[in-house]
Amino acid sequence: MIQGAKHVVCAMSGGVDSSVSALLLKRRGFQVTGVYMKNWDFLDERGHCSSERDAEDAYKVCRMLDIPFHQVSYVKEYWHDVFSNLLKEYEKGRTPNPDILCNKHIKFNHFFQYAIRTLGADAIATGHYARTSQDDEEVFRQPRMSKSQSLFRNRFEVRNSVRLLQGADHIKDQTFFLSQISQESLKRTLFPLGELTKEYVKKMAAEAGFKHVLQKKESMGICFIGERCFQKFILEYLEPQPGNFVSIEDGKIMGTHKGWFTFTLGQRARIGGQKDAWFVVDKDVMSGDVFVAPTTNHPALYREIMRTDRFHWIADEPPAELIHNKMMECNFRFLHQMPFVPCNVTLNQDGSVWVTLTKPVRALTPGQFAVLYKGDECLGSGKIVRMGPSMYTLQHGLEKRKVPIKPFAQEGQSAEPAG
Ligand SMILES: Nc1ncnc2c1ncn2[C@@H]1O[C@H](COP(=O)(O)OP(=O)(O)OP(=O)(O)O)[C@@H](O)[C@H]1O
Repeated sequence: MIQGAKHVVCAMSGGVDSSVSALLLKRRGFQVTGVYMKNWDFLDERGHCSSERDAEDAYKVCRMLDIPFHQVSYVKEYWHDVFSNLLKEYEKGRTPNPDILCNKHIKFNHFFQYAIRTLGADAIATGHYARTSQDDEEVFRQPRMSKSQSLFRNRFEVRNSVRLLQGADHIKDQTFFLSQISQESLKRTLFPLGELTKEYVKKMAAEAGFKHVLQKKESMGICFIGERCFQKFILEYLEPQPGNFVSIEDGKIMGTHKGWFTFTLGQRARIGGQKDAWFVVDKDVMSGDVFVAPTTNHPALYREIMRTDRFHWIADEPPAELIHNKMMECNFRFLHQMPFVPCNVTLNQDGSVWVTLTKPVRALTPGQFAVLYKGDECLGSGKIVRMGPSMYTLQHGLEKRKVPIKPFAQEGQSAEPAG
């Protein structure tokens, strides 16, 4: 360790990305500590506790790098801040995104506080593919300031916020999942992989002899579900709420289901006795009805307007352009890696926003996050809580008034969680 070197605590999952992050930090001359977080106390689909193996893999890398290793448990915090929230959202008929909430509450809050306060770190690091607007040295010069409490900053306050930028490898970019993290934590975060491609990172891992992490499968989907069937998993936590599948076109009952929360919009619904594929287009939590349509690109799945809850701006406050003009053009996505869709955003008094897309998108889903970008900057996100009418509803209304309708582009995506 170099005398007087800055202390960086690296979140290490036992995977390739965080292992190479720790390696790079060490090479840059930082005093590095590796920390493994246990967030979920459960056996996987094969009855193994995968977190034990991951912790061991992280420990092995720390030993190879000759850096201290700690393990912390956030099982309780994850349950309260992420999982119980997720169950409530499903009960409301929404499809939540636990990965975004895990970053917000666990990694960039509990872990961040532990690293800075308990381990006395100067900064934290993760293996996310993302960048910020400050270089390494600036991270350590950041003054400690508390978050401003009001919606808009006092005009005499110095504006010096750090921006969250997409990773140079746009295919791997993970800013979508970081769109709810606090400015306070971002100011003290290093993303050592921000400028690198996944291929290059794997090559570095091989050169460093991290064979045991390279052999692992990439984590897919929601960490605590693993490869289990989502419907079976969620029914272990929520009481079944039987209801009907109802055709959106003629109101005909097509079959029954065990609960609206086992489906997400855009998903193919397996309806007993039906040979053809049907797709979930809407839900009514009051009646328990799940509305279905006979084609994957049915207009009932396409919408272009949504409202969020109070929007989380990474910079702590809305962009000046939005405050001054009351409207701002930028890019939108609600799924990781979906192509950007240009949009117009307006700000409401309560801090929520309306997002109007320049073209309708398939399977916009309440509970998912509307993430906004300007160039390669991730501005932040807000949870989708209301949606405008579907193209199907609009077509019906316009047909009744005999007004010609615009055609719309068709794409095939749906929110991940209830896959
Ligand atoms: N259980 C964990 N303990 C400590 N840090 C973690 C843990 N899970 C994730 N992280 C941190 O969050 C980063 C992103 O995790 P995520 O699982 O989304 O991506 P990943 O590409 O699979 O990363 P990795 O290859 O490091 O596992 C990791 O690189 C690591 O820094």
